[in-house]
Amino acid sequence: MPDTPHDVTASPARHLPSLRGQLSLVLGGLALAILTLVGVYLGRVATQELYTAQQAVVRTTAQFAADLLATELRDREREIELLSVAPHLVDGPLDAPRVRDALERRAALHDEFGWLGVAAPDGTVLQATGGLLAGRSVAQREWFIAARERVYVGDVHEAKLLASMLPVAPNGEPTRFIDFAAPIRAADGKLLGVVGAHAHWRWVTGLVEGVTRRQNPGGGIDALILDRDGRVLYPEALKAAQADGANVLPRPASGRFDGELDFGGQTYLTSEAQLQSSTDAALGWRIVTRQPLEQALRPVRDLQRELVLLGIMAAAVLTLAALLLARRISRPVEELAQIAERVEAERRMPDFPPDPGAMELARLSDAMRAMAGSLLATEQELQQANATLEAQVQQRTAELQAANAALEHLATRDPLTGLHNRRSLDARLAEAQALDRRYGRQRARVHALLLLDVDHFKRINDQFGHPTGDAVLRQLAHLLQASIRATDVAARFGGEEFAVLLPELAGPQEAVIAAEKIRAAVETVSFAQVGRVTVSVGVSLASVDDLDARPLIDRADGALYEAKRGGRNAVVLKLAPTLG
Ligand SMILES: Nc1nc2c(ncn2[C@@H]2O[C@H](COP(=O)(O)OP(=O)(O)OP(=O)(O)O)[C@@H](O)[C@H]2O)c(=O)[nH]1
Repeated sequence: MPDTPHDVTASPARHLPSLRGQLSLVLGGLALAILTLVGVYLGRVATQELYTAQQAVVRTTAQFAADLLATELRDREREIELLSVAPHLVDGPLDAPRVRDALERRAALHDEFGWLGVAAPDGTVLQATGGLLAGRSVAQREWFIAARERVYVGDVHEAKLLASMLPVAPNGEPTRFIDFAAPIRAADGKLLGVVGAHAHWRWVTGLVEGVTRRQNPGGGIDALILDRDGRVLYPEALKAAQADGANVLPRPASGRFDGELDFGGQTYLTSEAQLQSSTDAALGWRIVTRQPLEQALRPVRDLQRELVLLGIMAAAVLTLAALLLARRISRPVEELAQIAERVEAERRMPDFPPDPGAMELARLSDAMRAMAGSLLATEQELQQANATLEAQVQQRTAELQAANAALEHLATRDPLTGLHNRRSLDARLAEAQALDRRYGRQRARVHALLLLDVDHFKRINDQFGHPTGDAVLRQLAHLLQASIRATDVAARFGGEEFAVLLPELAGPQEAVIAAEKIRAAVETVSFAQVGRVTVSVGVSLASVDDLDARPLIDRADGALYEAKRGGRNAVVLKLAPTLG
């Protein structure tokens, strides 16, 4: 297990969004999405409802205005018709003062009449309100011509003869009239004259405006009056623009103003109603009502704006609530995470929060406590096992090293004398030769080999027995080891024969001196039971021409042979031919 605590700052968890942020985002986003959807849905439904309702209002307004106007016009028409059959007119004379009184009374009752008068059959005005046009001829006027035959209602027109006699309208518009006229006939049907009335156009437009105001107190709906040819009679501004050649009216495909239509780039909800007339004098007017679509649907837009505001507020409140909730959830989780980090860093059981705040968190806390306890216990067991294992490994290693050393000893040492055995000597000789060969002839140092053989050893065996012979060999080995340097290698070459490797010599003389030293030491020592023992020594130096150790051994062996042949207890040097 690692000793250093887990590096939490490098954990990928640090790059993830926090639970708090995610919860707030999801809940806030959800609230906004739901309220936006509800807003859009309600907006659609409300738009449809309001559209239908406003269309109905526009339609009703047109119908009301048309009905009211038709009724009012018919009433004025009847008024004049009744006047034409009034006894004081029929009985005449038409220029009597009481006729004028009757006209004045009518005009006082109906202030929409700008002028009321009676004309003789030839067109001369006999009586008139305010005495206006009295004595003047109206013989060429349309209303007079028509009313000689029948009751007449005439289309709107600008005042001609009366224009200069009547006060100008406050808004500066020219004085306009619609004419009502009826023939005055005697009982036998003879035409006695014509009664005529000019009703102010502003009375007509006032009636229409009154209806639009009443029907739509909030404003926004306006009404147009079109004549039978589709020309604008009212309002004045549109009439003037049309007169100037502007294209002020849309041309609906159905021929009727209904639904959404475009007036000069702006979309309106529209409707129209025909003025119904029960008399022959039908004017053929149409009342067109319209309301800008944008204005008609404004309440929906307002509602949608309020819903969006409400949605944003609800999203903000929910986000805040989610933030608080997430904090409530994430704080104990963060505490548990810190506890887990402490367990890892300090390797001891920390205090867990007593009340994590929720059942699931309490379970998590319990599970973490149990896990931490079990982890720490396992870790302790592991540490103990580790310590035991390390001690065992150390012991085993020591035993192994000892066994290896013993093996090494067995492999390289002669069991009788404890000196290097033949195999070990061969390895040392090969090493020494490799070293000499590496430096070649420039090398000042050279190694030598001494071969020693006990003189007449057979006799010792024969005379004292084999165990005594062994003891002699052991003592000789001891003596040999004591006579050479620590860097020299003494080995049992075989039987009663020994070898000594002398490395790093300056020349053959040093080898001869070392051999002589050994020989002399053996000669002077008394061997147990046996007494005096001598050795013969063959000496040779390694040559760079030697391919392996064999020639060196052979030369030393040859020298030993010569030492034996020369009488034993002697040292003989034999060098390689190049050196010799
Ligand atoms: N006790 C004992 N004797 C050994 C051992 N190895 C060899 N020998 C004896 O050593 C004797 C060697 O005899 P030889 O080779 O004839 O030579 P020598 O008697 O020493 O005579 P020279 O070498 O000619 O002086 C033999 O009798 C071997 O049996 C050993 O490990 N222990």
